[in-house]
Amino acid sequence: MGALYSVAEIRQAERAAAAQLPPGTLMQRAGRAAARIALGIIGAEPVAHQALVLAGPGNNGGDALEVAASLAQSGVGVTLVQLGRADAAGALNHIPAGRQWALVVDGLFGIGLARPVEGAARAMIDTVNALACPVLALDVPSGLDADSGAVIGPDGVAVRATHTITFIGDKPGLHTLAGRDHAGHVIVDRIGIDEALLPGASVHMNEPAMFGLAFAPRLHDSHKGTFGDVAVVGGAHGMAGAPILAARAALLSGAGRVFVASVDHGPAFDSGQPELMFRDAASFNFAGSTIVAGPGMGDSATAIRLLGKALDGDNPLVLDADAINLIAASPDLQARLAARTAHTILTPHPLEAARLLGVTAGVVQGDRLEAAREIAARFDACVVLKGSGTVIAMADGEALINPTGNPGLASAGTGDVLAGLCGSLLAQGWPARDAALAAVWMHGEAADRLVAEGCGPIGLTASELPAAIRRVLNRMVAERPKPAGQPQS
Ligand SMILES: NC(=O)C1=CN([C@@H]2O[C@H](COP(=O)(O)OP(=O)(O)OC[C@H]3O[C@@H](n4cnc5c(N)ncnc54)[C@H](O)[C@@H]3O)[C@@H](O)[C@H]2O)[C@@H](O)CC1
Ligand SMILES: Nc1ncnc2c1ncn2[C@@H]1O[C@H](COP(=O)(O)OP(=O)(O)O)[C@@H](O)[C@H]1O
Ligand SMILES: [K+]
Repeated sequence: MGALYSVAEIRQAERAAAAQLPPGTLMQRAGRAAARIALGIIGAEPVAHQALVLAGPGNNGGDALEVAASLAQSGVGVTLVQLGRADAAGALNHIPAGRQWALVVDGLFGIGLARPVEGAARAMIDTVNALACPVLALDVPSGLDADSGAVIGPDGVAVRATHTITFIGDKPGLHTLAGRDHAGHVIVDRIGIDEALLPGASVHMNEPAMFGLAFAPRLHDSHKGTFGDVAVVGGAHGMAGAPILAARAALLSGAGRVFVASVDHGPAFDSGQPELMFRDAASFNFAGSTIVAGPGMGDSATAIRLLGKALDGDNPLVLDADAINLIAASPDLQARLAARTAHTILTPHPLEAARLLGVTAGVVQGDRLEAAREIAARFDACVVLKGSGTVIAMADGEALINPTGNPGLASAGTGDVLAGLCGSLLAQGWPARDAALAAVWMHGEAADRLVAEGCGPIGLTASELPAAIRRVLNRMVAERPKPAGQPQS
């Protein structure tokens, strides 16, 4: 379910399958499957329509030729453009200007793309990206790295498809970094390859089935102590809002009691959420609390001392923002983090992850899966590497890519909300893995719902998220899957 495969794994399965089949079989199947999707996009009365099919020099181009033939058989008018092959019978080597297309089929490059796209292919991609019609990419949008989701090359280009039909198995690069912008709606077609030829996947899409069993209905016989305490440590001078956002998220996602433990003299109360309790972090007794350290924490001596205390304790712990930066700057804090045995979640954005690893943000983004796994293994913790297609990685190498969320989340404070939500689920007894997966999924889903209601993506604020997360959470608890053996209602 939701398995994602690297290019190397796909190639291996493809070779094994091809060895048992007459030559060209897989390409024919890929072409026919893609033509079916193309006809579905074009809609009724294909005869009235013109499709532009772009074919590159390799097997992706071979798939495109199969699509062109299938579409023509169905009565669609097909204009075939073959890269560098003006001599091919009936094919052009440039996109004719001024035409209206019902659909463009992108078969320039697939998983064999080896270097940045330049010259005629680049010009074609620029032309396609300026068109308003639907674009169906074959296997991978041309120009995109199917493993990482990066557009290949420092100044590279890639097709922006509305749909991608991807063959044999789904690929991580379609779902993270630039992948979501370029792949559009992803359809997976196994082209008849036996699942047994694929290895057991170590990367999956994050979906409710991955964490849904952790949702529990509330018993009548419960009290606020049942649902845990969360203490958010942060709020240095000028950054008092960050821990409040985290604390509100923790409260509205069900934590029993929520404290803001300020490293500087913080506010006395939050008039928008008077249920929150404010304390001076230096004198606060953290016993029994799940700690969310980092939002607006700063880098003062008090912040460093409190962070060390949190790392050494056995409270469940979420490390965000400044807490991550302080750890990145201190081998001593790193050793204390690695030595922890209690549940720990780190929620770095790419630059924070880069500081932890001692590399640039570009290196992290060049292989988000690897970066998240490396941090998880190094610190024996659950890692949430944020951004479009957030990666969640565990110390044992398991990794997931999250499909929810949208650019409305690209504004200050939304990360604080996510950290508070992670802490809340930990405080309610969830293990780190399930808490991180559910928090990331619900945080994105809440943002998607706000956008559907017209509250974004432009102008969506972090303050609006906690109430939207509460709606998502209560719905998920109501619709939760029951463990096997219990009646599903
Ligand atoms: N081999 C098979 O049995 C199957 C292959 N399939 C398709 O084949 C694709 C992989 O085919 P290939 O391995 O031929 O790879 P591609 O077709 O993705 O591209 C490789 C070709 O492009 C050239 N190339 C790479 N980067 C370039 C660049 N930046 N500028 C110009 N030329 C460049 C290479 O020299 C080579 O000729 C898959 O993505 C999929 O679409 C599917 O039909 C499934 C079956
Ligand atoms: N373009 C985007 N698409 C989806 N999610 C995004 C996007 N940009 C940011 N996010 C999400 O928004 C949150 C931002 O967190 P962060 O960078 O820590 O911001 P802050 O520290 O200001 O709260 C993360 O959950 C991240 O995954
Ligand atoms: K392609």
